[in-house]
Amino acid sequence: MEIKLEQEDAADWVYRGEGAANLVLSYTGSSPLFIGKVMRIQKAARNGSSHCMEDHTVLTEHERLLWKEAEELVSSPTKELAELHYVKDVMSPLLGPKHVDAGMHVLACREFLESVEKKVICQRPAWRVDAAKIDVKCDFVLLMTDHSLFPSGIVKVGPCISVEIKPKCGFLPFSRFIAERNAIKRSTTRFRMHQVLKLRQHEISELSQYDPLDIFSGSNERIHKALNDLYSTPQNNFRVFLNGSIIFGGLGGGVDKTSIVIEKAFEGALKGVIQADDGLRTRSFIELVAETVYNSRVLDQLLEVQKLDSIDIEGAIHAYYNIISKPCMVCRELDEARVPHGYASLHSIPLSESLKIIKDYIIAATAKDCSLMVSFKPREDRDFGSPYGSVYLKSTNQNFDYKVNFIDLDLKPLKKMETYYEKDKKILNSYAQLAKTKHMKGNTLSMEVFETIK
Ligand SMILES: O=P(O)(O)O[C@@H]1[C@@H](OP(=O)(O)O)[C@H](OP(=O)(O)O)[C@H](O)[C@H](OP(=O)(O)O)[C@H]1OP(=O)(O)O
Ligand SMILES: Nc1ncnc2c1ncn2[C@@H]1O[C@H](COP(=O)(O)OP(=O)(O)OP(=O)(O)O)[C@@H](O)[C@H]1O
Ligand SMILES: [Zn+2]
Repeated sequence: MEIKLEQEDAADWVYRGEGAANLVLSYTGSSPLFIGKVMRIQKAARNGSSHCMEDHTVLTEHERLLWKEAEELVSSPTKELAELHYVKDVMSPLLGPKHVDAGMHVLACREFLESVEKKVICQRPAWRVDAAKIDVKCDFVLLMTDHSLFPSGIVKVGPCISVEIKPKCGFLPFSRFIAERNAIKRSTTRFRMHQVLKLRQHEISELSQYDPLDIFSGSNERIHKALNDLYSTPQNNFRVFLNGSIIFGGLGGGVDKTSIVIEKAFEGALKGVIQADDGLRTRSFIELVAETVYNSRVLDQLLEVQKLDSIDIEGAIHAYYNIISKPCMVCRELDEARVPHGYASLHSIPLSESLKIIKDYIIAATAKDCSLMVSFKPREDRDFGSPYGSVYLKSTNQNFDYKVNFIDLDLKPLKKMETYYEKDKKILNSYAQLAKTKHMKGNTLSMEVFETIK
């Protein structure tokens, strides 16, 4: 029997969080169909553009060409099914199926979506409310495993603590197509340069101390540093949930800096999970997460997928114009400005090569934007044959089961290639302006300059 969510079902769903494109709810009711699930609902931008295609158009002609090897994706009758197949058939094999749940679609009536919209509005960050609302024209929602919990079965499960990390791009581009004037890209991560633009645009009030290169480094020490930095300046890159409720970080948005009040509250919330004295629990918890990231090596796989972006947007954009069979705007601009460049060769490669470049670029874009959920529960002595990984926390002499899942593996539209190119320029320009102001120590901005650019 097909399930359809009706207006009265809205009472059982509560706000869990949101990103730019989706709003996520968790289940509080008693139906076995939904226990342990979250619901992901597409949003529509208030300025008219919609993440949920109004006409539910499937892929564009060029996208069908791009994904032709993924047969089910290309032959999907709806955009929603295409998205599902993208996660299942493209991303999951690359990241490891045990870490990926594509979810399933469930029908939802308009009244259900309208009730949810009303119910959650006061919990949503104001800037997210201004930007977008639930797309009530969508007639479905995505039901997924709630990765902040462990499946409960018959035996009652103890406390579950889970960490959400949005690690962003973890490597420095090495492409020969990066223009000399943009050489800074080879030594400073996009994340760190983007911070400056975000600060200028008042999207953040404080620069993050986090550097993605640390968490992806494979070095125990640097992973610890990354976790400490994420803890100090979490933004939208770090959150912690206890039994599915947030205990650290911002729901639907971010927290720029961890205050003493937040620290105290978090230390208190960890009681009952981390068996350490007052004042020592946070440190032990960070140790637990860092050890798990280090031992599981799960980020190695993610990094490999991110590195499918091998020629950088400065190279890939030319392949994009080859695919859409339009004159290359980038080459035209450079030619008009009489800037010598070596991009002509990219316009004489076979179409198959252009398709491969763009396909890989888009897969990498998903991998650079996804998040990781790492969940822990204290390990029972009798847990033989547990399906989970196991980690020992030395400072408290505790054993934990852990599982790792990737979330937000959305397919980026092909037409976003132009946006990627423009954003890259914008990030570089804003960073370059600062570099000129002599406030750089090596590649790092001095603290005083943070104040001046706010
Ligand atoms: O370009 P970026 O790196 O700012 O990434 C965008 C994210 O920004 P942030 O992680 O805060 O820097 C942005 O996240 P926020 O809205 O800032 O939380 C989205 O994830 C966006 O993806 P989409 O438009 O929803 O498909 C992301 O866009 P994509 O570049 O992944 O398409
Ligand atoms: N399967 C899940 N289990 C538990 N929590 C989840 C799950 N999926 C999403 N969430 C929570 O909901 C939030 C928003 O979800 P998600 O990142 O998928 O939204 P989005 O709009 O696609 O994000 P983005 O801005 O990156 O495009 C996440 O940050 C996470 O806290
Ligand atoms: Zn070109």
